[in-house]
Amino acid sequence: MNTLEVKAISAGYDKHIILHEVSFKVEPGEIVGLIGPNGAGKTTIIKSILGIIPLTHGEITIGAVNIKLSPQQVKGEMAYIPENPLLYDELTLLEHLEFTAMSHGMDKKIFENRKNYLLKLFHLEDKLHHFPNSFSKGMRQKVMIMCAFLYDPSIYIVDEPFVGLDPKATRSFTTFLLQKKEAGAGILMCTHVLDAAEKICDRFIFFNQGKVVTTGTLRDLRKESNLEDGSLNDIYDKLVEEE
Ligand SMILES: Nc1ncnc2c1ncn2[C@@H]1O[C@H](COP(=O)(O)OP(=O)(O)OP(=O)(O)O)[C@@H](O)[C@H]1O
Repeated sequence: MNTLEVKAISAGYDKHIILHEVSFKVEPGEIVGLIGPNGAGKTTIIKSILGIIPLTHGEITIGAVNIKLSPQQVKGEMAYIPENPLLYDELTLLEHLEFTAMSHGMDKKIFENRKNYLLKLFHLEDKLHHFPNSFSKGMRQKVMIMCAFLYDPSIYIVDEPFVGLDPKATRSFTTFLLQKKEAGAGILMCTHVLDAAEKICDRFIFFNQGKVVTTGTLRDLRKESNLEDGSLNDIYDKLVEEE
């Protein structure tokens, strides 16, 4: 498993720079919460990591590999779970899973076992041959999550996972994420649901106006904010909103 390293990146849209020399790391075996107000630039960071928008400064690496120089090589190292599910209308649920397994060169037996486990976990066994246009938003989200959990990337990028899933699916999702973390994956999670983030994340990056405000564990941030028993919400209000 490899470290994701964002090194002094600047990026934006056309000539408008949104990210200003942003640096942080996600180490193997940790869940890092990327937290910030609307418009702070969190999605822009995700797009930079996924190689969707070009960097005007800095670089992003996974292990020793620069994502810009070897985009194919890093593809198998990353899984992205977006806030808004993107599925192929013409592929069934089974075909989505098979397509993911094929593009990551998965062993057939491992694929079968994981597929069956995930279908049961997310209660979608009876939808295997259905097309996404008959799925609810939560069901579509579950398909994306199942695709991401099929294989073993070094890094998971998860955008707003606590919105749209029912309580049982949220629990299953959290359990699986913790298993992946135990297995050594690094997870970068963008969310506005701070009480959930407080429970699941090992470390936080507070982000505002295209810059890292501060980073640390809950303990570090409590110290920094002088809120000894403060919740992540309290600390965020003090360190970010007061800027
Ligand atoms: N495609 C685009 N073209 C031009 N500007 C954009 C584009 N996408 C985002 N922006 C601008 O970039 C800034 C950061 O947006 P971004 O979507 O990264 O914020 P965010 O932190 O993800 O916000 P939210 O929490 O609302 O999802 C905003 O000022 C936004 O207007």
